[in-house]
Amino acid sequence: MTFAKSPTFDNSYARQSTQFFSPQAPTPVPTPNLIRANTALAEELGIDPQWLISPQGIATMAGNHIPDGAEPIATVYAGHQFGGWNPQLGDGRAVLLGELIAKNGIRYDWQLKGSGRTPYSRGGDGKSPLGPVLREYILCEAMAALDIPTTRALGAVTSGELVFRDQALPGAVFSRVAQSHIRVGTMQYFAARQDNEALLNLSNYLIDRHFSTAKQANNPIAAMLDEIIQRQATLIAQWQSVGFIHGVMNTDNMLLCGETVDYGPCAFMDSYDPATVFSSIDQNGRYAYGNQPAIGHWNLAQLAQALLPILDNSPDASEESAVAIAQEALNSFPERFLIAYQDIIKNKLGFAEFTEPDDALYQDLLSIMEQEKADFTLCFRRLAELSDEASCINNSVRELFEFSDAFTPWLQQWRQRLIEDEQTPAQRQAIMFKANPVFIPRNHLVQEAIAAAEQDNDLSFFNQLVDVLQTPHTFTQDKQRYAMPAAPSERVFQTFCGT
Ligand SMILES: Nc1ncnc2c1ncn2[C@@H]1O[C@H](COP(=O)(O)OP(=O)(O)OP(=O)(O)O)[C@@H](O)[C@H]1O
Ligand SMILES: [Mg+2]
Repeated sequence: MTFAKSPTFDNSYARQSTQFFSPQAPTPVPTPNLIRANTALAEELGIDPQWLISPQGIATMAGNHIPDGAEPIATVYAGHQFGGWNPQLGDGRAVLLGELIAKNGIRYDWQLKGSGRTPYSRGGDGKSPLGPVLREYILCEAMAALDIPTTRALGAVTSGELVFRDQALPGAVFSRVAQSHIRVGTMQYFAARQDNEALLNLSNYLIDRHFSTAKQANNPIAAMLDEIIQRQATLIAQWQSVGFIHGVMNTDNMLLCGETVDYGPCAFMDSYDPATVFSSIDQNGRYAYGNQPAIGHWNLAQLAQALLPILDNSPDASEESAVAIAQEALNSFPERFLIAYQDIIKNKLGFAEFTEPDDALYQDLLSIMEQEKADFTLCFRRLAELSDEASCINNSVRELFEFSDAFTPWLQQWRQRLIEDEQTPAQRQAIMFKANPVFIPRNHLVQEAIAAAEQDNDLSFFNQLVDVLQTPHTFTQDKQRYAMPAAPSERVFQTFCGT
């Protein structure tokens, strides 16, 4: 008989200066029960999937067992929240259990979220209700399937205890995996304390862990800033391209490794409207869909500001020279975003190249979509079908979405543009399908999964939804329900951050 083997940890962050974190064990919970385990991800991480679903694996995900080699810590950070500065934050309801080296050689954090109070909990209880845990699981795995850099779900468990918000809710603990959880706000924390040594140590740690190319540069920290800007520009372009609205782009929710994190009040846009906001706490629309690139830029400016004291490593460095380096890097963001975005848009529209007049064509499409309140996802998907209609006759979304007459002149222009394009219809459609997913985690489906779990203890819809979202580009008629926009009675207008 072979026994499932517990994972091997190697905790590089816990070996850094104790200024970066507080040792903190998770708080055990009464009766953990497995919600779902991501055995495919476990394999990639070198975790024995049998161990993950064993009583010991489940107890680990609940915070009731600390495997050998794990060194749980809560990390410190600060951040701008809705533009306002908060000098003291940190993992208030999470602990970093430890780090694993995956089969691809990359180091990953395994964090428990909702695992009890820490020194950074402020007034909070350190817990998470079941709903937000399910939401984070669904959303981050959907993003991974869309090939968008993201933190991942390794698993989730119910805790067997109630969490008190405006009502008593079942509690849960989420096992999150990230290339690291170091945030813009982590750097800001040390900058605000004028601790240049900590800033330097943290930067060197980041360069070693995530930015091997920057390490070779003459000025590795400036090169790191540049690479962070590039990753965020690409990431936000990807968000925009699928209608993802993060909802709480505070600087403490922006990871320096470039993965999407904190799926609190996030949502995917249904009908196209750049002013779309879902988050109940985003009263002024600061984090609306259309504002995300500008907010990303603003957050990166806060990062550059934090790095100023260590940004110029030349012998004649001065405040002015550091500002000049920061400014140059920051000024590149809009252009980098645009390049990344147009690179995706050309695929969404089916063009081999994005040429200058394509921008006006694309803007026209968005205007008609806005005016027609067209479903963002299905509109692009149907366009992909039209690029080679005969090929998808049996598995078409046309019963769910068809272009109204208002689109006719635009479609003519688009077809005209395709004549100049050298791709074959089959090539083009394959690329368009990949850029225009049919299944996104629609809000009403996410809510339905949460309601069934909360009210009837029924996880079947949650599990089906997670499964369907793993292949977001392949439509079959039997999955229609998952592709459909909400009926008027099902529409979700607000999401809550679920703290
Ligand atoms: N119930 C809670 N108890 C204690 N601290 C909390 C609680 N909810 C949120 N916090 C803390 O408040 C801050 C802002 O919360 P936010 O919703 O951005 O993060 P989060 O969803 O808890 O965590 P993450 O960003 O790691 O996904 C974080 O520092 C978080 O740890
Ligand atoms: Mg957060």
